[in-house]
Amino acid sequence: MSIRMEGLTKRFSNGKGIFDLTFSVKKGEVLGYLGPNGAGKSTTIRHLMGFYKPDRGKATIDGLDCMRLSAEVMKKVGYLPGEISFPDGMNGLQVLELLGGMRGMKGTARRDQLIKRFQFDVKTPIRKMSKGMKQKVGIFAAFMHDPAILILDEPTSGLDPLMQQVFVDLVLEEKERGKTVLMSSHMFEEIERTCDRVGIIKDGKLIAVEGIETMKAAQRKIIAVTFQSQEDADAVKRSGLDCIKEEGPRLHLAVQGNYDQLIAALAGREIFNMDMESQKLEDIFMHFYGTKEAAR
Ligand SMILES: Nc1ncnc2c1ncn2[C@@H]1O[C@H](COP(=O)(O)OP(=O)(O)OP(=O)(O)O)[C@@H](O)[C@H]1O
Repeated sequence: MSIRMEGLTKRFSNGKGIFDLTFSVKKGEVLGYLGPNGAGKSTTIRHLMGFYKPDRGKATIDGLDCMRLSAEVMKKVGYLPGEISFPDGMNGLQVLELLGGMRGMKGTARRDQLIKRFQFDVKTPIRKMSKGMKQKVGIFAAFMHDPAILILDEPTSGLDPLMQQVFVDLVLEEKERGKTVLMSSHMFEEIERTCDRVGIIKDGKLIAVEGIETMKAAQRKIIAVTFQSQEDADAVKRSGLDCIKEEGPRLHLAVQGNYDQLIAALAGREIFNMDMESQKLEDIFMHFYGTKEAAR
């Protein structure tokens, strides 16, 4: 059970879209699909679900054309849309029963187990649900029929950190069970914890498909150091470290892997304060693109 795209192209009338996408997700693999807002992630996913007809190229799931054989394809897939809307007059359980019925789903044990795991009160009316609660219903709908393929568009948006963890564990279990997962996300942490590879899309074009280890190696730490004196800050700035921002005696230094140079530069200086943070996903992309493009 694999997902494949070959030269998948769709140009909207405004010139935006996706262009010549070729990549695949193997059975038992979790692929993170990353890119800035408007890059084309949801458009790609909608092609996989057979909602859009490509101008050129094709998308297949388990060898079946996603457009021409969408009904067949849907049977194999669990789909979590980026924007979920449920009928307003129902509660969570009624929605799940409706969707289960449409799928001809037999048995509710798995569904009920998911509901318990995500600590969810399914009797809540949809109109009273928060974004995170609706997201949970979407997750149950995608996973409850135990599909071989999972296509998830920003699955943890709206979930609190505890529930994000529950979701990460669920995806890891599904991977273990040989499921094939394509997951779009803005959150590096969940990508890092679940994905084998990442595909990066920008302006509708695939920029890279890389192993997660390669991405991690590109992640830098930002160390913000406030010195007692401007002289010390200036001296450290001249030491050859990558200073990405300065605010008087406070320097933001980017370090990748090797801390020796940083420690040597800071030794003997009077330091007032020091904070360390991991580089943001967006920044990692930019750094990643930058080094890739520079290497060309
Ligand atoms: N039906 C449509 N008609 C015209 N333009 C569209 C249509 N659907 C999407 N677009 C445009 O195509 C581009 C890609 O949109 P898409 O929703 O796929 O991005 P995305 O990567 O999922 O973004 P986000 O992270 O913000 O959800 C955007 O510029 C969007 O405005």
